[in-house]
Amino acid sequence: MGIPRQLPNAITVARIPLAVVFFVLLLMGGQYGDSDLVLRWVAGGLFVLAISTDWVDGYLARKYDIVSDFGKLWDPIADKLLTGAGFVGLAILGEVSWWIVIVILIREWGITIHRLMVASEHIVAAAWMGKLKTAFQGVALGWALLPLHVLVGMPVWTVVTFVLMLVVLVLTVLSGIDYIVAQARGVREGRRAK
Ligand SMILES: O=P(O)(O)OC[C@H](O)CO
Repeated sequence: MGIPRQLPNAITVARIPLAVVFFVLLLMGGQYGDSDLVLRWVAGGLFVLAISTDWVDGYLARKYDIVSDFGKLWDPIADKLLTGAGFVGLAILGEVSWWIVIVILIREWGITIHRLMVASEHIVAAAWMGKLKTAFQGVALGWALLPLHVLVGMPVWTVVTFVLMLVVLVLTVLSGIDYIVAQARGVREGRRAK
């Protein structure tokens, strides 16, 4: 039995309003959920749910052979809005350094703007390293957004969050360099880059 052709794309687009709701709840919960711990659990849970759909839409599109240019273009954009909301929210709350968030945002939106600019000529699909980076961002943000300090204690939670954010930073920058090298190689060889 098949599925509606638009289902994977609908799941992709649904990440965008989820990102907005999650961002507002995160800020309302306050730093470390000190203003409202329940709101912080809900915000973290919504993020985990939303980022999980990144795997679901891609899986459905491949399984039912309904991969579309719309999906290839909008899936990374929806991811950026969701993870961007997480990084910026944590920086606003003073839980992650702004410099880490700014470097990540420059890479994420630099590649996204390039993707949009060349979209009329060809679609720059996500590379394996970009997918790995997004998956790792999901794990790191899931850890940082859920108020797990109530389970593991504040010192462990903050140290693990810091280490995860540094690993995410390195992976995000490396995956950006990977795209630039692939694009430059494609242009030099006079063929369409991936
Ligand atoms: O690294 P990007 O910008 O291609 O994004 C990758 C996507 O988020 C993978 O789902």
